[in-house]
Amino acid sequence: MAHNTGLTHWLLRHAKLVLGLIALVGLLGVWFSWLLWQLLSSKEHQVVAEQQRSAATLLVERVQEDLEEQLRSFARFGRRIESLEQFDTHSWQHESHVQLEDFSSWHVLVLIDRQYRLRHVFTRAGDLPLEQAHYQQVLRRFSGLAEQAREQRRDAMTPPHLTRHNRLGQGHLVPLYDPQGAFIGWLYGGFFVGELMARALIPMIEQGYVIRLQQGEQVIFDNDPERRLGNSQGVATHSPLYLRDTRYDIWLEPSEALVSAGFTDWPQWVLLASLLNTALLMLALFYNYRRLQAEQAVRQSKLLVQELLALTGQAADALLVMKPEGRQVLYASPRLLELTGHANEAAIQRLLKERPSALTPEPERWQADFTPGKTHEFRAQLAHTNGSLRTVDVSARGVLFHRERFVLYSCRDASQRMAVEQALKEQSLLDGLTGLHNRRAFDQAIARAIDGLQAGAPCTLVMLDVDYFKRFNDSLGHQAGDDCLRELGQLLSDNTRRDSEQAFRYGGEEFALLLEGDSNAAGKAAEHIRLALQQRAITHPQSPLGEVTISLGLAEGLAQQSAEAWLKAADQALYQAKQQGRNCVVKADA
Ligand SMILES: Nc1nc2c(ncn2[C@@H]2O[C@H](COP(=O)(O)OP(=O)(O)OP(=O)(O)O)[C@@H](O)[C@H]2O)c(=O)[nH]1
Repeated sequence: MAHNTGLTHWLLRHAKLVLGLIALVGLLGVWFSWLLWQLLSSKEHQVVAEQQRSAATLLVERVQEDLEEQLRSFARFGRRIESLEQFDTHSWQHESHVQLEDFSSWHVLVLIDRQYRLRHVFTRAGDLPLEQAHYQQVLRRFSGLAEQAREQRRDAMTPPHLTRHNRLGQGHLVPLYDPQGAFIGWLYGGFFVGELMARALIPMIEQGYVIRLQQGEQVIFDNDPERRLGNSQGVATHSPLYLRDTRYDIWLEPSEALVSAGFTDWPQWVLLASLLNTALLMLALFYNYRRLQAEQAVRQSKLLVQELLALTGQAADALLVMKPEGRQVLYASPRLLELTGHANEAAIQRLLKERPSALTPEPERWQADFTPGKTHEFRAQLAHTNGSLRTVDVSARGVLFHRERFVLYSCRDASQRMAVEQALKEQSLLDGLTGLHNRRAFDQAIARAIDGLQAGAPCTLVMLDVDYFKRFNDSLGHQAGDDCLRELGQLLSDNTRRDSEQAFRYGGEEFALLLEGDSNAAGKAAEHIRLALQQRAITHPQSPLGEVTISLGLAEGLAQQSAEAWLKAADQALYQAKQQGRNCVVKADA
């Protein structure tokens, strides 16, 4: 992916800009989604409006058709009357009744002769004579129109006028001719416009339309007088409606439910999908960028670690970095290669896999629980390719690095430290003044001797004490006392064989000997020491003998005897030696 390196580098260097761009992509996505939604919604709105308009136009056309049919039917009624030979009052009543049954908004039918006399009047309501008088006047008023209809041989419609009932009405005039074509008169049908229209508009109202019908400025019909219009989301139509030459205006507005039924949910779904798409795109971009950053961080950390590890090459400690699983070696420092004699990491890797005991006699310790943060410290033997073994102090630590577990081993040559430790250990068991083993060493030795006694190896404890040492100090000074004790220490050291006879400074001017063998042999050895000191003839001005002497008490160890009891027996013997005049050896009673 070399061609990507430059871009990746740039992207990583401008994190804020990149995150800003991702946010911008998100904003653009949201804006685009909104735009798309707007577009689809308005498109759908247009389609719905178009549908509504054509539905409304169709409805108006149907109403118009219905009205026309009523007028045609009325004209047919006229033709029927023309054809009747006998046209008496009874027939008129019958025919009118039949006719008005079909046209419920028509309220009056009048048959007029050529001289404008009312031949027959059929009225739905009201007083007949009054109606007759009224229509006599009405017909006179429209005589011009009637004459025109007669001349043109076509029916005519009176203009809208206020009826006797104070309602807007219109009249339909049909000229009548006998079979020979001679003019007979007119048939006049009167109807209330509001009623006629309302009946015609019923299907529209039932479908949920808000309707207003006007004749000029006069509102004839309105099923929404409170003006609750405006729910149709701008979908409203205005159409003219004609009753012959009279124009009416009809405003139609579909109800909210009617309009809503025309809309679908898919612009919202498209919006949702588009927003989801944007969110996914942003997530993908963001996730990939964070991954890129994380990878870069790992790369940088590795470089740092490598640099750091390279520095450890100069350190005194040998370093080994490996994975806890499978013992995969990731790094072996030059010092480790030097200590083991191997040429490279690969050789260490092979060694760990094939012969881990070459690195430590307890390979399982290298596989301990390396919970991150946990450290194991132990001493191991490191084998060199030349066959030599080197003791090393190992510190093994589990480390969690970028979610991966590693084990860091640092090994340090332990020989120097061991020497120091050994020296310190030995030091702690020696008496500083005399160079003999001290009381601590004596405690350990007597415990071992008791173990030996139980195993059947006889041993005798000798306690010895300088006679009149207080006087020695008092007369010659403490320094001389120290010199005396040092010389006695040397004498004891010279007269004890290292492996089977041990001498200790028990405390102060008191010494102890642990001599392998029974009390007889030990008695001889003790006597030998006493004499050896005497031969040194160290001057003691305050001693009756004039020289430094010692008293010795000895007790052979018994099986099942405690150290305290053994010591007490030897002490008692020493006490007896003092009692017997000092400068002698006394054995404890068996
Ligand atoms: N110079 C010197 N004196 C010591 C040391 N340790 C103990 N002493 C002295 O040894 C003396 C022991 O005195 P005592 O316990 O009375 O016994 P003693 O005078 O030897 O008399 P007997 O044991 O009965 O013969 C004391 O005066 C101690 O001060 C030491 O390290 N250096």
